[in-house]
Amino acid sequence: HCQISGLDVIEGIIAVEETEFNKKQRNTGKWQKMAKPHAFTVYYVKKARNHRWRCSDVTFWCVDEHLCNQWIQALKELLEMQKSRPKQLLVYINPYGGRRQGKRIYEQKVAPLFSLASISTDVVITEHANHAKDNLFEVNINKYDGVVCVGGDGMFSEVMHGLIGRMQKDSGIDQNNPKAPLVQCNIRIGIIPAGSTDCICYSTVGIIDPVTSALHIIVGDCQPLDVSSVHHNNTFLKYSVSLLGYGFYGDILKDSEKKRWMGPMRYDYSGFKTFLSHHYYEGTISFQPARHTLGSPRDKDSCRTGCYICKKSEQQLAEQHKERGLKREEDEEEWKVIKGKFLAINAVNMSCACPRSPKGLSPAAHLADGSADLILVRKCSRFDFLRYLVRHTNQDDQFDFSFVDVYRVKSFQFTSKLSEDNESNVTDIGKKRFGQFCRDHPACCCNSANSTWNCDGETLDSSAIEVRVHCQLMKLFARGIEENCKGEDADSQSSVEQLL
Ligand SMILES: Nc1ncnc2c1ncn2[C@@H]1O[C@H](COP(=O)(O)OP(=O)(O)OP(=O)(O)O)[C@@H](O)[C@H]1O
Ligand SMILES: CCCCCCCCCCCCC/C=C/[C@@H](O)[C@H](CO)NC(C)=O
Ligand SMILES: [Ca+2]
Repeated sequence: HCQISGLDVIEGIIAVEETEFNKKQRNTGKWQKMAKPHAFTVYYVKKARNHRWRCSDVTFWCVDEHLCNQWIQALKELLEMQKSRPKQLLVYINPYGGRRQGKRIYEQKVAPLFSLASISTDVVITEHANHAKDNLFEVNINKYDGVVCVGGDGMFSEVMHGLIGRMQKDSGIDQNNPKAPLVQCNIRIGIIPAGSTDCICYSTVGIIDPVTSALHIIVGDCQPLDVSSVHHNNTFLKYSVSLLGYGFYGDILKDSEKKRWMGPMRYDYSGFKTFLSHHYYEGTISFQPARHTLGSPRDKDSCRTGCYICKKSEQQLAEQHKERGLKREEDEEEWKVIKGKFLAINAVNMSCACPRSPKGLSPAAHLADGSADLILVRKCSRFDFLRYLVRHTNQDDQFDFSFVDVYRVKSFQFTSKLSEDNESNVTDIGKKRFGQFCRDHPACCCNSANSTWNCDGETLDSSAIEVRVHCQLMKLFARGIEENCKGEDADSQSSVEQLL
């Protein structure tokens, strides 16, 4: 009993049930000798290769009915004491995300596990874009221990906007104020991956697998996440947790939106087209370096479960909350200004690892350190840009190029040259009328039109933006990527298996 009451063992248990066994079972093995055997089954998390989790079970038999019931009772009580586990979830399914398998994935792989773990659910199958977001402003949110989204990064973004927006509305915070201290959202979001990129799931769990994600929800994992707010002229545009990309990733997204019918393949098609077009964009980027964090984007170590850099930021955040009312430090801190011609500007709040790019766009970025990595890819040859892109997919250092710079920042602003010119010389009719073309050299790939910002897979309407990272603004049912104890490919035993 002493060992079973150990917290780590209980953490891995999904459910405990009395076992009804049939004649066939009774006639097998040593249990045949038992006059009237009694049994209970423990369902537990089995850790498999590459961060995959599976539900496994083990059945315990004994002749004493009273003893058997005592075990069931004791284990159920211990499970009941796990307060971080959700009991009531609100589930949104996007039936059109990714390969359009969201509904099937949920019904066949996830719902049976939730039911085994005695989790009640209210399920909404979305009928249009923004259905989930709008609904989150209306529901009795206090009834739920968490919200689950079945879909891709876009669906997650919708649910996140609904929850964060609802929190700010309920607390009287004006989201249009870029300097407003936002209220943290304590209702966790679970992601059941059924999209095209599923970068947020991959970067926080380590694998795109609906069963693994469902099990992280069941055991009540909690991973805080940084969120960036994006504003234009004191107007709130969007929140971002993964990629804010201008130039290359913005152009891919814009082109791929017209090809949604292609499913996840649309990104490869538009990626190839955008690579060939090789457009660069002129503009000014100003940023405040993140001096509060311990890490740097060139670190060799990545953010993993229990990351000490994220923990340090959590402590700093708690101290800041205590000192609320004092003038914010960041207003006085220095801004660095860089003008240039960029093929891509990528600001990432997390590594942005996904199956296409297993280490991500910034392998050392942290999930919850209160900073984003700002990657500036300056104008270079097509061949050099290809070398850079190939490094998204292999182990080589993506930042080891003369035309790539990376900074860890807590806020930044961008204005395109085109909008600067238009603002400074609004009466120059010729410039405005012909602004869409490069008049100097039509074949040089420079583009005097603006690119589009890709904000977690959604386009933004404005090219001039103001971005601020909000440390740990929300939480996921996840634990970050676990370090493999026996090397990348080896199975690691769960606490329940070690006990067995
Ligand atoms: N019923 C619906 N009909 C049309 N669009 C929807 C519906 N439900 C949600 N959406 C929208 O679909 C968009 C894309 O969905 P989702 O993120 O699930 O898939 P994806 O774009 O294929 O994957 P990824 O974002 O990972 O690239 C979301 O922005 C969401 O707002
Ligand atoms: C010649 C080889 C080039 C290969 C380059 C592949 C790199 C792919 C990296 C994708 C990173 C995606 C970052 C995540 C972005 C998501 O927010 C968004 C929405 O799902 N997805 C995309 C593709 O914009
Ligand atoms: Ca971060």
